[in-house]
Amino acid sequence: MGVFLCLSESQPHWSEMVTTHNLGFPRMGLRRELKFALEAYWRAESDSATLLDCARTLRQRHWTLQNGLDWVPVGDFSLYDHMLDMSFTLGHLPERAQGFEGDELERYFRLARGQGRSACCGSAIAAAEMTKWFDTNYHYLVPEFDAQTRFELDDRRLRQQWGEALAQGVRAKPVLIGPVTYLWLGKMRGGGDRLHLLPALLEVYAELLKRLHAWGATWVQIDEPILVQDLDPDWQHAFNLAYHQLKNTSVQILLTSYFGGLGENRYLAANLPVAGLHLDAVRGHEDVAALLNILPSTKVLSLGVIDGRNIWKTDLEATLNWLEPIAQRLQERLWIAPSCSLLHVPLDLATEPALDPSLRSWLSFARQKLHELELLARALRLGRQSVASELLAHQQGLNQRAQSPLVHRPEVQAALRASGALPIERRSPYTERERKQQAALQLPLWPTTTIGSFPQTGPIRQARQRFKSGLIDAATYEQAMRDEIALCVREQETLGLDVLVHGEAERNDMVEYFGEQLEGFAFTANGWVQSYGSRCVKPPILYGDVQRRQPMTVHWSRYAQSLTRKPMKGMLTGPVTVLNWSFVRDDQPRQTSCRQIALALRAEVLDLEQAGIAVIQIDEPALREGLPLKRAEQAAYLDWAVACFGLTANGVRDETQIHTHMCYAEFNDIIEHIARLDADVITIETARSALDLLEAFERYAYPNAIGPGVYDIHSPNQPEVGRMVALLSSAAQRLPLERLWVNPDCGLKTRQWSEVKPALQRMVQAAQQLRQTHRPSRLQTAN
Ligand SMILES: Nc1nc2c(c(=O)[nH]1)N[C@@H](CNc1ccc(C(=O)N[C@@H](CCC(=O)N[C@@H](CCC(=O)N[C@@H](CCC(=O)O)C(=O)O)C(=O)O)C(=O)O)cc1)CN2
Ligand code: MET
Ligand SMILES: [Zn+2]
Repeated sequence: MGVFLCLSESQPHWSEMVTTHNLGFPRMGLRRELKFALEAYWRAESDSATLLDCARTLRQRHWTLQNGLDWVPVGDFSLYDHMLDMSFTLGHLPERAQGFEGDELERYFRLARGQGRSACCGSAIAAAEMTKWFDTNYHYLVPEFDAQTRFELDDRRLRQQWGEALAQGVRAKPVLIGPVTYLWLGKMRGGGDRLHLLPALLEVYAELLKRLHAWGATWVQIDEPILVQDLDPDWQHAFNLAYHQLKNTSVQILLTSYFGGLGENRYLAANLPVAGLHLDAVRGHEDVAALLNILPSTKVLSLGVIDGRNIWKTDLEATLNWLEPIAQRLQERLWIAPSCSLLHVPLDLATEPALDPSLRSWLSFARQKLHELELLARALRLGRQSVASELLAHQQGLNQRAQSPLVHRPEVQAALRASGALPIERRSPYTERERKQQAALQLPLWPTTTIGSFPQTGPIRQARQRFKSGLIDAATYEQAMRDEIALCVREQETLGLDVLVHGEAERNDMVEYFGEQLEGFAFTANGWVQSYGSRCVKPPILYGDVQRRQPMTVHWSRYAQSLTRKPMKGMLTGPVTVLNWSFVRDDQPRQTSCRQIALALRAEVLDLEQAGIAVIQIDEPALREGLPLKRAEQAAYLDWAVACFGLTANGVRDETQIHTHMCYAEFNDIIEHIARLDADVITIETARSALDLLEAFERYAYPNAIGPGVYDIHSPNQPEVGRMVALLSSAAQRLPLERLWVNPDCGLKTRQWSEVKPALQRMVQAAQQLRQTHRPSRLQTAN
C-alpha cells in the first residue's frame, strides 16, 4: 500500500482523465415491472400507453442509477429483444410480418411471438426464430435475409429514447448492434451469401450515424461481439469495408467487443478507422498487453475490467495493480467499463437480505458493479488513498472467501478423485439396448411424448410462494403439488400420449430447483436475469463443493408412476446445463465444478432406476451454449461436457431408456458430440428451424432415436396437424422412421392448459396419421 501512496502523492494528477461508462443495463426492473407490464398487455388487460409508460419509467430509473458514470448507454433498453429492435431500426422485417392491422407495437410483438395481444389484429404468423446470444442464456430473434432483402432506416425508437435521455440530462451514448455482427447473426433463406447485403446495410447505418450526430451524440457504441470469434477472410474484409464507410459520419465510434479476447482479430480491430475500441479485459485479459503495443496512439482504449457475466466481487486491488501502469501510459485515452452489458447479471444485491452474510460479502450485482467501477475510477484519478477505507472493506470479504469452509469440502474432493474409476459409457451398444427397451416398454411406432413441464399455472406458483413465505406448511404444499401431478397424468392419459411425464409442477425452474437442493449452491430471492422476452430466470450461485444431501426427485417420480401403467419419464437437468445456467465458481476450472454436479446427479439417476423408473430424461439444453466461442477451445470443452453427461447418465442397465433434450441453439455443428452422449432418445427443438437440423442429423447418420420438436411452444399459436405430419414425413425421408418420436419442441410450462390440450390433441392426431401412412418397409411387406 505504502508504495502506491508514494506514487500517487508524487503524481497526484497522472490519470485524472480516466473515463467511466457502461455498455448496457438490465431492463426488467427491480421487481420485474417490465415482465408484468408486457404480460398484462399481451393478455389485453392493459393498453399500449400503460406498457410504454412502464418502459419509459424504467429507462428513466435505470439512467438515474447509472448517473455516476461519464457515459450512460441509451438504446440498450428493449421491450423484447435488442436484435429485434435493430431489425426494426433497419427497416428489415420478413415479408410475413409486413402487412398487418394494428399499431407498430402489434407488429413488433407479432414477429417476436407469432401474435400480438390476444384476440387482436389479424391472424397469427410464424414467430421469428429464437436462438442463443453467443454463450449466454439470453435469446435473440434471428434476422431473416433473402436475395430481395431491403433496408430502410426507421429511427423512431432511438429518437424517442435519445429525447428522453436528453430531457433527463443524461450523458448519453447511443448503443447499436454493428452491421457486421447483425449480418453474421442473421440467416439467409434460399441460399446466397448475406455479405452481399452489406453495402445496402451500410447506407442505412451511415444515415443513422449522421442523424445521431445531428441530434448531438458525440460517442456511439457499436457492438461487434463477433470480433471475439474466428473470422474467415471474407468477414474480416467486411469489417474493413464497413468501418471505412462509416468513418465519415462525424460521430466518434466506440467499437465494442465482448465475451472474449480479440485473439487473431486483434490487428484487424486495432486498425479499423474508429475513435475507440472496447475490449473484454476479464475474458480477454491476456490480450490487453499485446493490444497496447499495436493500438494507434490516437485511439481510446476501453477496458472491460468488471465481469459482466458473473456475480463475484471484483478484486479491486489486483485490478488496480494491473490498471495503474496502463492508466499512466494511456492517460485520458483510457476508459473503464464492465466487460459486457450488465443484462446478464441481476440488478441489485440489496434485494437479497436473506443470503448468508459471508456469501453476500463475496458478491456484486449490477448496481454494485457500477459502484466498483466508480471506486476504480476514483483510485485512478486521485490515488488509492482517496478510497482507502472503501477498498479495505471491499477486499475483506474476498480474502475470507479463499479460506472458507463453506467452499471447500474434503469429502467431495475425495469422491471426485475416486470417480475416475466409474464407467461413463453404456454397457451395450445402442442396437442391443433398443431391442431390450422395446421389449420392456412396448411402444407403438411414432411414439408420442412431451418434454417434461406442463403449465406452471397461477395456483401452482401461488402455492409455492405461500409455502416459501410460511403461509402454508410443507405437507399442504406437498399435497397441492401431488394433486397437480395427478391432474397432469390424467390429462395425458386422456390425450393418449405414450410416454408420460409428471409435469414439473414442483419446480420453480429446471436449474434453480436442483440448485436449491444441492449443497454448494445458494439461491437468491430476486436475482432475476432476462432469458427471452418477458421470461426471466434466477441462476443459482455455485460457490462451493457440490454434494447431494438426499434423493431430489425420486418420490415425485415414484408417485407419478403409481398413477399410470404407461411409462413415466424421470426428469433431471443434466450437469452441463446446471453448470452453464448457474453463476459458477471462478476459483476452480468449470470442468471440475461440472464433474461434481455430475457425480451428484449420477446418484439420482441410479436411485430413479432403483425406484422402477424405466425412462429417464436428462435435459442438456445448454450443452451447446457453453461451447467456447473460439474454435481452438471447443474440443476440450466438448470432451469434458460429454464425459460429465456420461458420468451422470450411463451407469444404468441396458433396459433403462435414457432421453436427453436440447433446444434453442445451433446444434448442426456439434452433432457428432451429441451422438457421443449416446442417449437412447434425443428430443430436440426443430420447429423454428426444421430442415437445417434434420439435414445435419442425416448427414451425420445420427445413430440413435430422435424426436424432432414438431411445434413451437414459445408461441401461443395452435400447431396444424398437416404441418406436423409434413415435418415428420420429411424427417422420415432422412432418418429411419423406427427411430422417430413425436413431441413438442420444448417444455410446456409457459403455456396455458387451454393452449396445451388442443395442441397436444393435434400432435397425437398427427402421430396417428403417420402410423397409417408411414410404416417401416419390412412391416409393409409383411402386410
Ligand atoms: N434456467 C433456465 N434457463 C432457460 C430455460 C429454463 O427453463 N430455465 N429455458 C429456456 C428459456 N426459457 C424459459 C422459459 C420460461 C421461463 C420462465 O417461465 N420463467 C419464469 C420464472 C420461473 C420461476 O422461477 N418461477 C417461480 C415463481 C416466481 C414468481 O414469479 N412468483 C411470483 C408470485 C407467483 C405468481 O403469482 O406468479 C412473485 O414472486 O411475484 C416459481 O415457480 O416459484 C418467469 O419469467 O415468470 C424462463 C425461461 C432457456 N433457458
Ligand atoms: N424438462 C424441461 C421442461 O420441459 C426442459 C426444458 S429445456 C429449456 O421444461
Ligand atoms: Zn427445451
